[in-house]
Amino acid sequence: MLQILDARRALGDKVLFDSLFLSVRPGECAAVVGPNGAGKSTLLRCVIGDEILDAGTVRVDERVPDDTSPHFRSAVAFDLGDDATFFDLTVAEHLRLVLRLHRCAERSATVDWILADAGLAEVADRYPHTLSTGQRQRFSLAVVFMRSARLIVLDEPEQGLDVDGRGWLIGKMAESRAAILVATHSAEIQKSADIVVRIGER
Ligand SMILES: Nc1ncnc2c1ncn2[C@@H]1O[C@H](COP(=O)(O)OP(=O)(O)OP(=O)(O)O)[C@@H](O)[C@H]1O
Repeated sequence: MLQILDARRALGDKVLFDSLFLSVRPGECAAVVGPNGAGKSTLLRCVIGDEILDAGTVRVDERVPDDTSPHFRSAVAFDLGDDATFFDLTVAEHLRLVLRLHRCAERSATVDWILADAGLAEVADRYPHTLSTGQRQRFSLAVVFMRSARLIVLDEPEQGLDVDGRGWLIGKMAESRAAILVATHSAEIQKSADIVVRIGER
């Protein structure tokens, strides 16, 4: 589903990654790990078509990432921490909107189910900007997992989550049929991944 072939990205003299190969099939999870500033988020941005490699190729469903392509946008769900929400829509209304606009996974066919699953039932009628950090993170992740995306890209999804939230996240990743690429500092997520890619480590 996701293929990265001989990828290289440098910033000036600093090589973030080079000769990087990765293949992630549906139902598999690849964790990208490494120290702060190593280039994990940069790699993720190259995968979602937000940034371009200096060398090598990324293929999603055999195609070059193109964030202007309807096929690419429906195939890929990502949360890179950008937190884009409508100021005047509640949590439940956001979920209803996504349910209408995207083909969504069978089990998450109702807003009530998604809210309960994500532990957000109590804040269904609140606006996203009024949520706590962890609640916002659960909300962002719920929006990603409710879709039937073929590729899921997550940047440090563990941020702000409590123990239950991290357990919920790992469960969602494990049951997903998508290929998952996740940049993380969490040992739990790294442990649960099928593939671990290390960048910036000697
Ligand atoms: N907009 C930018 N302009 C210039 N340099 C940038 C920009 N964004 C990131 N960088 C630099 O690119 C390098 C890689 O950053 P990146 O965010 O990919 O690292 P990371 O591995 O995700 O780090 P962290 O674990 O801290 O999130 C860092 O040296 C960073 O300072």
